[in-house]
Amino acid sequence: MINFWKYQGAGNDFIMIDDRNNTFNINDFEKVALLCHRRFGIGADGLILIRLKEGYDFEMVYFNADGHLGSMCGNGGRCAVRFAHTLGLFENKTSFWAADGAHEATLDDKQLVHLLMNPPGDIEINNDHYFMDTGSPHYVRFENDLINFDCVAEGKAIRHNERFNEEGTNVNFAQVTGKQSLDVRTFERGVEDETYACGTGVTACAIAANIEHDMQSPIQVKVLGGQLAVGFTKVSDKKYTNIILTGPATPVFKAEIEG
Ligand SMILES: N[C@H](CCC[C@H](N)C(=O)O)C(=O)O
Repeated sequence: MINFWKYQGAGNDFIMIDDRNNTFNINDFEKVALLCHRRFGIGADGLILIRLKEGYDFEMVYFNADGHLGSMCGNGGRCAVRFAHTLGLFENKTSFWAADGAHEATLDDKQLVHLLMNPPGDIEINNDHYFMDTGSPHYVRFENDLINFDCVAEGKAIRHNERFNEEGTNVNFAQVTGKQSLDVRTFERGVEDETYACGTGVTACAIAANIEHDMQSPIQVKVLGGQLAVGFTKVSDKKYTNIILTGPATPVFKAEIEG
């Protein structure tokens, strides 16, 4: 039996497993894909294992819904922090390990998690889009009519373009809605569909909005599944630090499944 929790952060949903005894086989991608399947399994955009890691409160091991190990996941990171808190792994402030290295996070009394993201390396600026790695690779394009936009069709067309990583890219479409606000829709690789939110994606969009529109921190971002915020400090041209993704992380249910 596998004991698991289901969590969601702005509608990006995850199966969370306490794997501090390292029993889960991380190479069994068929099993992970089945657990994440919305008809044959539990259903989720991804699966996260909480493991122990020397020098940190815990390690977050993140898989995409297709069963393969993913890169960093911002919404999943916040959910992992809240789950690790319920496991008693830290009190108010944590430092944990993820696919893109170390992260810090705090919980506040409004049930929000503030997650420190790693700065993107090179930010590519092109005619009509941006490309950067905020822990996961993200394409960002600004649009004017996001509500009526076909995110899946447009996302699919860009997702595998080989000028990005061999493994392709996540694809974000952003619309400016105010002085410090954006709407964002994301087509996620590894899920191969539009998700309700993508934390590393909105982080990339906020940075792109600072470059393209001089939008100042903190930026409020509305996504299909709720509201996120991205704070940052600009160090110099295309260089950012102190990038903080803030948003909810909510337990949905706890159960067990054969496996
Ligand atoms: N949903 C995630 C991003 C997952 C990235 C994943 N799809 C990949 O590229 O491996 C987030 O909240 O940041």
